[in-house]
Amino acid sequence: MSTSDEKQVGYVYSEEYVDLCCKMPRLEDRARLVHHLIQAYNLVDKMKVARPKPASIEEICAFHSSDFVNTLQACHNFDMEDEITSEMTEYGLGYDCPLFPDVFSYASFVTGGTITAARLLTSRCCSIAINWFGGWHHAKRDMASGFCYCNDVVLGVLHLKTVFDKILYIDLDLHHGDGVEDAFLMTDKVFTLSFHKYAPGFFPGTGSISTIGKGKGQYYTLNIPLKDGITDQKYTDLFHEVFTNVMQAFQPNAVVCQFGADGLVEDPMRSFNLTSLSLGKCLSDILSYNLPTLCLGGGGYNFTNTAKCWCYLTSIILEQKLDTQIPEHQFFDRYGPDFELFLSPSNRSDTNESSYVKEIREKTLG
Ligand SMILES: CN(c1ccc(C(=O)NO)cc1)S(=O)(=O)c1ccc(-c2ccccn2)s1
Ligand SMILES: [Zn+2]
Repeated sequence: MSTSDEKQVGYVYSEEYVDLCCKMPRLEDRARLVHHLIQAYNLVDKMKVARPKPASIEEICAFHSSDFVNTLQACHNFDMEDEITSEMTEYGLGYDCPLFPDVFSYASFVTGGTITAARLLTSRCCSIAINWFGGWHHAKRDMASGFCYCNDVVLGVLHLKTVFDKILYIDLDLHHGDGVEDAFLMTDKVFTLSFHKYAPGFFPGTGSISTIGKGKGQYYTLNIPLKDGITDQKYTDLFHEVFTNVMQAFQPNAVVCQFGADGLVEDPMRSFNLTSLSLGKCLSDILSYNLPTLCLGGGGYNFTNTAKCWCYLTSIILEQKLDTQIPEHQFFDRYGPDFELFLSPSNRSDTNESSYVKEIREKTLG
């Protein structure tokens, strides 16, 4: 394999895939904005584009129960007027995870997208693979949750484990990556590291610093619970310290990172005060180890800011400098009034007092 292949970056995309991702009611046209901004910055041509196939039932059942998958599949013609049955709610479908006519195609395609990306790494075709429309970290074996129908992250990690011995999973979404943590809580082959908001009544309510794994998996789960208002500097300093310690102790053979953008300033979740620069610095830290790396999306409900963020992360992966002005393209008008690629933090207060961060450091770094 030539060295150029080793640096090859895989990008999971097809027009059909983006169209399907835009059918999820809470995500409207986010996927279209993300892809078209990456395209507008001429980054797509610098990557190996991989068209995803929907994951098969068999592939999805490598993690999910067949009862759950059959119920989800049976919702494929669900119409907005249809009644939500008790069986649907039993599997988390209908409220936190709205039902819509193409829900099963959506869930199986997103899952197929992450498996396709993982295959680019296991086949050694690429060293970095991107599926910005995956990262649905809340779904459990038999429960949809938090806009997550199938847990594409778990299924991607399971595929990577067929080739790579030890996998580090990093979750940078605003929300705790509970579904992935649960799936690998008892194994020492997958280390799950999650930075997230942890507050009374905030979804999903898990992710305490005291959750460290169980059985053979004890000490292979690490949670960094944070409070509202955290800034780039504090977040990236903490990430760098914790991440380098985990890399030294665990020495993974591959890395999966979920870059949920709902911790960014101006996100409707109104929690953290991060800009794209913080996720960018975390990504640069990760890439500095030159390990096979799978990059996934996740939350992010200010769609233009999410597009700006993931486009910026794509440029870091490709080592391309971007113009700070959004280029003219089909969705240019959505980026007004400033048409700036980079975000500015707000002046909201940071409730992560120094004493709290010191306590987190002492409890996690020893
Ligand atoms: C179902 N819930 C979620 C949704 C998404 C996430 C998430 O992004 N996880 O990473 C978590 C919980 S929830 O009850 O907290 C919400 C319902 C609607 C939400 C919302 C938030 C912003 C914009 C539109 N909708 S959050
Ligand atoms: Zn989230």
